[in-house]
Amino acid sequence: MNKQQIPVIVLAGFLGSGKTTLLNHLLHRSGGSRIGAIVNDFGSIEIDAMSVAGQLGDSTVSLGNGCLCCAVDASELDEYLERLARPSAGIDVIVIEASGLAEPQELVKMLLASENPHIVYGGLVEVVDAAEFDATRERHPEVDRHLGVADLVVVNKADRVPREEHERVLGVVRGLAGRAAVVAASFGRVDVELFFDRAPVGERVGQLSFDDLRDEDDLRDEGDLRGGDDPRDEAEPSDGHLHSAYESLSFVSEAPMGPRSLMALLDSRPEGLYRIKGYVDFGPSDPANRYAVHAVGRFLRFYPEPWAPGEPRLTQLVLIGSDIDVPALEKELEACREYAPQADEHGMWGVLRYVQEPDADEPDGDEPDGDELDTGEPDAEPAG
Ligand SMILES: Nc1nc2c(ncn2[C@@H]2O[C@H](COP(=O)(O)OP(=O)(O)OP(=O)(O)O)[C@@H](O)[C@H]2O)c(=O)[nH]1
Repeated sequence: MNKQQIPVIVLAGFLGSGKTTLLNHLLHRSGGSRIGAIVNDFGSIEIDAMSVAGQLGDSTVSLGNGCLCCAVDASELDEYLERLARPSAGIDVIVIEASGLAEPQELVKMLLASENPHIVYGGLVEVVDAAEFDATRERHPEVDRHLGVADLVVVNKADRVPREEHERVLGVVRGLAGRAAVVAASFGRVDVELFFDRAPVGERVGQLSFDDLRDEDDLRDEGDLRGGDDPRDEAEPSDGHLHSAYESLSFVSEAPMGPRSLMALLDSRPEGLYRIKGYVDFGPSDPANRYAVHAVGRFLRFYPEPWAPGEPRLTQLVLIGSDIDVPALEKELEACREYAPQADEHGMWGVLRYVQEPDADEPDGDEPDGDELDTGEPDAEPAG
């Protein structure tokens, strides 16, 4: 391998599986290595890019609004790769965080086809949410195919399921992942060496080549990969990509959100609304903090974090789901805006029930032992 060539790793995995969390772990643990990150958000507000550590310095770029895998022309990606791979940028490895609905093979193909002499495809990492694995596979059988083309699979959220259940999921993933290494993790805390000191492409056992991918595609086109009579075919999006069955809503509000009305909306969110992420301003109810919010399936968490000085007080949310009524949701969110000048402290209880104690749920907290089942449902009502 040309010493100048920078490995480009694709970090993929279904909505909310923990890709940004893992990327942040890599950025924190990168030691002397400099990571260039390309973050591809599905929604038009680039929440993922905003939550990447050291965000948007010259080593992090954001490619928003739409899945990279469907870019008609890959020139924007090429441009970013070119910028990050310039020797003057001093970058050792580039990680592309795919959107949670991307088709990883398409991204890999783009990289393998790239004529940029400074980069080399460095492998596909798939992140799996152990707690949502069965349900996601049921809805999206193509997840099996994604795992089959990975080089490394991280079975994340070990803390959210009992140990035996995590072992079972690991076993199923190993069966599907064929040539890939499969590792367990909580909060994406994997051994960074798995990403950086990988063997050169030519020597890598199991690294997929462009031809392998083309062969897989040919098979898929012939309907051989998953027999043609599968009843699940009816539910499949027309181009076979996950994201064609999904819609997203991006919501921005300068007016604060009322905690009670927002919680009423979130607590009764429709089944199809699988992923919510962003930041909420509760105005006078907590003037010091913005609340990062994450919903993945039925799991919901708020993470209060102090507003940065001078930061505009905005609520910015991206909601992603299938079979959701986007205009109705938008109206409901608009109705949560609250103009009352006084705090609604009791109203905040509903929010605080979804704020985890730092030690229990924080990446920097103690390593969870894997026996504690975190259902995502709130704990006891706070006293007060
Ligand atoms: N309990 C638990 N929560 C986790 C773990 N990893 C990530 N999370 C939480 O899961 C939510 C989604 O994590 P992200 O890292 O944003 O997931 P993502 O794959 O980047 O999401 P998309 O880009 O929307 O597909 C956040 O609330 C994370 O804090 C984990 O191992 N355990």
